[in-house]
Amino acid sequence: MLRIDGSKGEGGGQVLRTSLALSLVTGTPFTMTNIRAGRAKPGLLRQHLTAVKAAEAVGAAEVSGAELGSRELTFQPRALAAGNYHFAVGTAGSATLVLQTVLPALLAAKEPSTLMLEGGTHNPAAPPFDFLARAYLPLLRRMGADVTATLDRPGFFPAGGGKFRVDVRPQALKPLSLMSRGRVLRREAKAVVSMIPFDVAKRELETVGSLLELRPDQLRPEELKRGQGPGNALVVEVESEHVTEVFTGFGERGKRAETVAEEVAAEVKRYLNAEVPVGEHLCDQLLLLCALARGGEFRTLPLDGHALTQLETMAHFLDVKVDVGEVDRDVRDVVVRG
Ligand SMILES: Nc1ncnc2c1ncn2[C@@H]1O[C@H](COP(=O)(O)OP(=O)(O)OP(=O)(O)O)[C@@H](O)[C@H]1O
Repeated sequence: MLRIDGSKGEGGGQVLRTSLALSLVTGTPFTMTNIRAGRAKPGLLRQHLTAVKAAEAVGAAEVSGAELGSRELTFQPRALAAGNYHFAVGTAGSATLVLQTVLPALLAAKEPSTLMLEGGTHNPAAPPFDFLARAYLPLLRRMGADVTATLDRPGFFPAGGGKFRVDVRPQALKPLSLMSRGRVLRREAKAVVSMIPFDVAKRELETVGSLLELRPDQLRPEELKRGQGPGNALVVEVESEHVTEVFTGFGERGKRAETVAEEVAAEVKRYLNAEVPVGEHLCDQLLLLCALARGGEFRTLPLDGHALTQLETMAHFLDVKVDVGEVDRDVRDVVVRG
């Protein structure tokens, strides 16, 4: 039985989710200790427990330690089962992260699957639905996978209540090559508010528009009528010839709309200035997809803690070689070989 120390690297939920995903795909059982030891509230929170339960269902797995607050888990998959699944986090915990836990396994299953996911769809420190639908899934489709996602309703922290559907047709993944971004074709900023003043959206767009030199027709305020509680997200989409990237900031109580906009604009500028196709968040998520495809190469920003943790966690389950070459101070070339 593989033994994994969950406090390694970031010491967060990613070590657990990546381990579950790769355990399912490879059929390798594991025990994890020190789950999320690097976080203020360690152990399994609702989102992580839902990911464990989802993986248990998809892999007909034998599991012990699957309880709220648990810091130790044993997971032994038996057989992958496609199907119609419904996974509800029950809080505003990220439902997109639950999806990413089981998606590799469902791509490797024999039959198509349909998933209904409920929880947070626009969470800080997790892939927002817009990123999933317009950055992550298009690349996954380019790698040969047939996966589509449809948002039913958004869910923000702290109320949750978001819902989306995902259809998966199993395919073997092909290696991806994404070494250049090409020309930037379109830039757009969308500010969404739910049950908070519309003015917040306008102020965010005004600031992000001036910092990124966007025209008025590239700024889209959106007020949700059926919002599931208060929430605000500022989403900047950059569509280039070879890739689309999505950057997101979240409003919080006590945080000025202008600050939310400045932070997102800084992230977008860093990406644009480095002239790379793959941003920081996409990087750690693409690493796993390339490892599953047994190959791939992409140009990105210097690897952050999540990407380094991803490399360390993947190495427990897969015999892939990953080279990270420094092109210049802000640019790295990642090559994955199976
Ligand atoms: N704005 C964003 N856009 C896209 N992806 C994001 C964004 N912010 C974070 N992510 C991704 O979400 C994942 C978060 O991993 P992390 O280990 O922090 O998990 P977590 O479960 O949210 O946190 P915790 O450690 O509290 O459990 C990473 O893959 C990261 O790239």
